[in-house]
Amino acid sequence: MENREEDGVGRMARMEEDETVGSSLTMERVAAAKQFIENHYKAQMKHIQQRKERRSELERQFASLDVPQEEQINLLKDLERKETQYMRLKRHKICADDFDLLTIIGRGAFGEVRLCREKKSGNIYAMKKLKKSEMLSRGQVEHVKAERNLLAEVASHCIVKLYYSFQDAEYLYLIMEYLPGGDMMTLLMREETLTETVARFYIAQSVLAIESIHKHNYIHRDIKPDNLLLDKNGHTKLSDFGLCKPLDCSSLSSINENEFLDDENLHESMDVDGCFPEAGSGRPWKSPLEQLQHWKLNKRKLAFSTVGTPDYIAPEVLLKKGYGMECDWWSLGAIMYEMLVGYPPFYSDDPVTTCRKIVHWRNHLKFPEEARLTPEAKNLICRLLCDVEHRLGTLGADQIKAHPWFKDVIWDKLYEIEAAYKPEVNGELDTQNFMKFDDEVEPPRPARAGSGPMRKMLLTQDLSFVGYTYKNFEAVKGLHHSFDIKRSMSPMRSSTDSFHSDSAVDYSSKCSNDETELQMLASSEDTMSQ
Ligand SMILES: Nc1ncnc2c1ncn2[C@@H]1O[C@H](COP(=O)(O)OP(=O)(O)OP(=O)(O)O)[C@@H](O)[C@H]1O
Repeated sequence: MENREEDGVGRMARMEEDETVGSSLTMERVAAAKQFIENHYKAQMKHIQQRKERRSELERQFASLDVPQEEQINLLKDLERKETQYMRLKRHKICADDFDLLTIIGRGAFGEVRLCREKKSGNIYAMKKLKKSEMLSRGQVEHVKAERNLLAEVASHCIVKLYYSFQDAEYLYLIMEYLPGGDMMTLLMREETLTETVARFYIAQSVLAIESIHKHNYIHRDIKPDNLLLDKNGHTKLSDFGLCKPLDCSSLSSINENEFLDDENLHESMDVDGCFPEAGSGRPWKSPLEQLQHWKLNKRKLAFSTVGTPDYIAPEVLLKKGYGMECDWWSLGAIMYEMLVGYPPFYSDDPVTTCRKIVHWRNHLKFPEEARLTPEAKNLICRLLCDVEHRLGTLGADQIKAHPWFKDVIWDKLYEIEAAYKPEVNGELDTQNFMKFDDEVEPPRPARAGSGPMRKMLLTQDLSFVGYTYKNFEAVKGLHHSFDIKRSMSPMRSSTDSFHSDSAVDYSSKCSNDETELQMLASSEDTMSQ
């Protein structure tokens, strides 16, 4: 009897809990549906506008390039064909099954990157797959949306190109161009140090890449060698706009701002060359050579850890003081130092010590004798690794471009000249410039519905990512032009596009895959009614 009563009470409590979960979910679903409908109509208007713009752009080109009449007719027909294909593509519900999964080429904190082949077109892409539940539980939703927005908005040859983004119940997917040259971290591991001429090439291309995202009001915040990728010609492209390595110093054991500011012990124990004690060992110091070797051993490990490496993060970001675009120029200074010296300027065995050294950069920024940097190179590094007020780039990238170290750089030809190293790439499936990863089999998916907190989590998950879908006009292939008019035939952006910062995400300007998004909403409806 008692048991039966308890059962009854328990059941009542569960029903109440279910009702509360239900009503808050209903509110969230209504909000998401409202956003979805608004986005849908805005996207439709936008599509019509962009279509007009693509045509006007082509006609402008006809005039400026003096294209013969007959060719004009062919090109206009081509454009119309491409528009029709694009409309079809937009209606198609794209999903992971549209791709054959090939080699794993990267692993990050929240997922993996794989080479893949689109079944229908045979096109090769890089697929980045992020686990929704991980993004939610670690507060990365806004970051992941920012990444998708930036990639969708910024059409630049310095930025990795996004073709599609979509989602299913468990994952978010970004389908990007595959850059077969590997990443800068791998190149630096192979080369140890670069000559100033070679470093200048990569740093100059990185300046252009960073400038292109700043022009769209984005701050990368996590620029590091692993995020500088190389295309088949060896040209640099910036990637990974997730800003989401939670190097949030709160995640680094017990460190806090006071601890950062209390640098006395660390300062006292520094020697003149900027060497530092070896953590947990009997030996007090590492020579620059030892430091280089240690860095090489540790680098990969740090790159795959969930905390990530703090080596390139600006002090104002670590201190959460409020920061602007200048923080990306600091990171570039740290990368330049690493290229020329062999390890980053504030390297330590222990990330907390690295954070401290960054915050107290004045005491720790040293150039080892044997690195033999030119005075111009040292000067540029010092003008990047310094206080925001004195940092080059604070007034725009032109300040950096004008530095004497870049004296001979012809900025507007940088992506046309031969790269410092041309990667060896044999065919479109070649992954020799990437590390080898185990192809782990994923554990079976958990049941979808359930009740209580689990159900709430799954539904919130779906609603959090409404509007993630994107399809690039450039995903439509197969146009043949007798001259190079193709590039300018696909301007997805217009001067009327709104620019978004990572704090002000707006999905309205992108074409969303209506059916997929609707299904996400509908599936939460199904789950609710179960
Ligand atoms: N488009 C691409 N083409 C080729 N390789 C890529 C591409 N995108 C990513 N990679 C590889 O995958 C690695 C991890 O990618 P990315 O940094 O975007 O993932 P992430 O999960 O955000 O990583 P992180 O933990 O560094 O934030 C890169 O360092 C690079 O080697």
